Amino acid sequence: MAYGGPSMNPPAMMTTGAVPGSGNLKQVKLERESELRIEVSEEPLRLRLVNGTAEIFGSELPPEIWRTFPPRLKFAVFTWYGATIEMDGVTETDYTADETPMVSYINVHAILDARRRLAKASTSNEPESSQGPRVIVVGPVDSGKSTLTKMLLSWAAKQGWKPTFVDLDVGQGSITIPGSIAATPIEMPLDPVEGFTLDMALVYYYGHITPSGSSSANIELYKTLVKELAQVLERQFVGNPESRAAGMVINTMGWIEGPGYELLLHAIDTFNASVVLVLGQEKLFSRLKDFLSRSKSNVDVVKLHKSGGVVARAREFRQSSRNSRIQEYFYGLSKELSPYANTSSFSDLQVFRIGGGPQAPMSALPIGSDRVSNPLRVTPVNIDNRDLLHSVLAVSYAEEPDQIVSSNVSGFVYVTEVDIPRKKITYLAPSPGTLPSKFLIAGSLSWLESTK
Ligand SMILES: Nc1ncnc2c1ncn2[C@@H]1O[C@H](COP(=O)(O)OP(=O)(O)OP(=O)(O)O)[C@@H](O)[C@H]1O
Repeated sequence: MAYGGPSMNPPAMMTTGAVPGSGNLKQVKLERESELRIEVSEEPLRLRLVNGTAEIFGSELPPEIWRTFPPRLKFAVFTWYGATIEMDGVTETDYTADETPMVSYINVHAILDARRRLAKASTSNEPESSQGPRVIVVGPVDSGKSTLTKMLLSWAAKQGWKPTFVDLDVGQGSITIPGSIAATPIEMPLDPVEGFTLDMALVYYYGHITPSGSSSANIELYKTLVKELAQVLERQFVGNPESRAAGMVINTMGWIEGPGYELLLHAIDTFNASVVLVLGQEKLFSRLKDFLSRSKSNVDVVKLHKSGGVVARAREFRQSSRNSRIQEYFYGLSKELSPYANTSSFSDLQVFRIGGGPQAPMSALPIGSDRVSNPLRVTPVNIDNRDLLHSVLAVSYAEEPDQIVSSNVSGFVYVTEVDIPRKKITYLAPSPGTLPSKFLIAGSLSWLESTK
């Protein structure tokens, strides 16, 4: 059982008709195969389906029930057959669009669905034939990868499949917090507002928000964690024909040049992807198609249009979304939960960092020692100073320090105080009591609670 965040108990976000509104009611009639694109302002927005049928990123809206959408959320309400939507509140933007790539997306879903059925019906002993589609979604930043991933998962879950969602995007951390990669089975269409249930999630902590480009980033570690995650899923599939047939949908980072491209190839190879969906970039599509047709004949590379509704997000917005994800982990979506403040003696915990090598100049090192840093080296961190203040640390499942790189994590803590004279460290944790392990992993991820 994972030591997950409070989003394990999502708040009741649904409210019925009799809730006082803002006085800004607006009805929008949507024709078939069109969508209402909304950017929520700084104030929450209430919305309901008045008639017809509609969905938000693959998850159907229940009729007549008001839902509250948090500030700054960007989403679309799409209808296949026509609908009337009612909004209550002032939006940043809202407009209707009848040109969307949704038909091509649902066609992809239909093909995946057929493959899942074939895999389920397979009586062959060949592991290949009982394996459902392994889909990886790739494309530049802000091309709609996460959104397409959500739709494919929700449509599959609606039909009773339990596909595995794999999130390799350390910048966003949609399953848990940024800096981690994770996988979780999807049993129900995804709620457009609430987070994922964490109790089934398999999480690895990388500790940084990019695999390269910053002084702390560590490509080798990222690749190692991707491999560990893939291997564990592979083992789980062996004993679980249902999830094997449902397959997986993998979301990736928007980094597609240079080492970013190599990491995409690495992920395709490591997860044995059978379908690569390329969103919004011709060049990436031809590059992958050429390469994969030569090296892996059984991979389908499919080009898909980016939706005109995808909103490009500025750097500051991404930073503030990351902070919100961390806050949500500890405090819940609408600050309805209180994390537990625990205090431990320095001697009860051991904090490690992964990567890095000798910092001293070559001349100061013993003869024969290696100047090159070891990206997978696990080094103890001295707690006896205030360096860890405001850090987010992962609680490792490792039983020994040398297992830290290959172990998944049970959850996260946030360091709120380091008391050097008393040798005590105080941290917030999502659950009370002692931590499931005394081994904690530090990265470069920190959070200033005041930014919430
Ligand atoms: N059709 C749409 N209408 C309105 N908003 C949309 C639509 N599609 C996507 N969005 C919004 O646009 C933003 C970017 O989309 P998304 O997160 O899917 O892109 P991405 O390619 O995964 O981004 P990143 O590169 O950061 O991983 C999100 O806030 C998403 O909710």
